[in-house]
Amino acid sequence: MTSIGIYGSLGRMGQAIAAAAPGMSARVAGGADVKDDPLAIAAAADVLIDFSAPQALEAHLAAARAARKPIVIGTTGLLPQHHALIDAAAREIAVLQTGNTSLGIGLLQRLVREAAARLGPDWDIEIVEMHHRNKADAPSGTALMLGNAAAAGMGTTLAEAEVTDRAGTIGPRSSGTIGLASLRGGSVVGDHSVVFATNGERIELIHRADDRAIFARGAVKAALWLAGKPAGRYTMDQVLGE
Ligand SMILES: NC(=O)C1=CN([C@@H]2O[C@H](COP(=O)(O)OP(=O)(O)OC[C@H]3O[C@@H](n4cnc5c(N)ncnc54)[C@H](OP(=O)(O)O)[C@@H]3O)[C@@H](O)[C@H]2O)C=CC1
Ligand SMILES: O=C(O)C1=N[C@H](C(=O)O)C[C@H](O)C1
Repeated sequence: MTSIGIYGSLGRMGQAIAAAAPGMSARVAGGADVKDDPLAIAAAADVLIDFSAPQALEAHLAAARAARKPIVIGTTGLLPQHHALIDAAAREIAVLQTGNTSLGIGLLQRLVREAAARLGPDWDIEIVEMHHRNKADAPSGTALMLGNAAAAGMGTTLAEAEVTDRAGTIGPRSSGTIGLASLRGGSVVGDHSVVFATNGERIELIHRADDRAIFARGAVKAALWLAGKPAGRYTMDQVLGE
């Protein structure tokens, strides 16, 4: 049975992963005595899963490298310096980073990319996400993934196209941009809508997560897939079979 070490084990996702693991031929490594010790968690596990916070990533990656254990990173709000750390770690160990471990978002990314490519520049693209009141980062990691997919379909990058701050006298919408809007409230697990709008018609692609168990099962699936893989940076698409 594969033993999984969880970083962020007492959080919402950490608890959901611990609940999902036994039904998927996995067990959670370590006990309460190692919960604050990244190295002890890494030493006790076959594979690691991190759903914590960006500021903890460096220590968690260092522990994974020291123990030579693969790691799935679900933490969002990552900055370019965090991706540089992940790239460096992936030269020594297997690393899979994703802003969403659900099955549905993998498919939605492909649909968004294709729609953006086929519809062309007369269609405006807006992404709306809503999450629970305690979410730390905005836009969500998933909204950024969907934005990247839309930008790829448009033949550009999200860095070039994104608009996240609309307020005041903003004037007409610039063609070729991708708007991202974040709503926060209540206990919403995770809703994402991608709106394609042109004169007189509109297409909306929507994913709603009702239960964190979908993310937890995807994370455990990714961890079982990653265990034993050689060093490298892997994607959720690879886990789901392209
Ligand atoms: N990829 C995906 O599919 C999903 C990703 N996420 C992302 O996962 C992350 C966690 O989400 P969620 O479980 O809801 O958040 P929670 O706030 O419920 O849990 C975060 C956990 O991380 C720990 N933590 C926070 N800061 C640190 C730190 N500096 N060092 C060590 N541990 C720390 C917390 O411990 P303590 O309370 O003791 O500080 C807590 O146990 C977020 O980035 C979220 O966006 C969430 C859902 C799905
Ligand atoms: O913080 C959350 O809760 C979630 N975070 C991820 C994100 O930022 O996209 C995934 C999911 O939507 C829930």
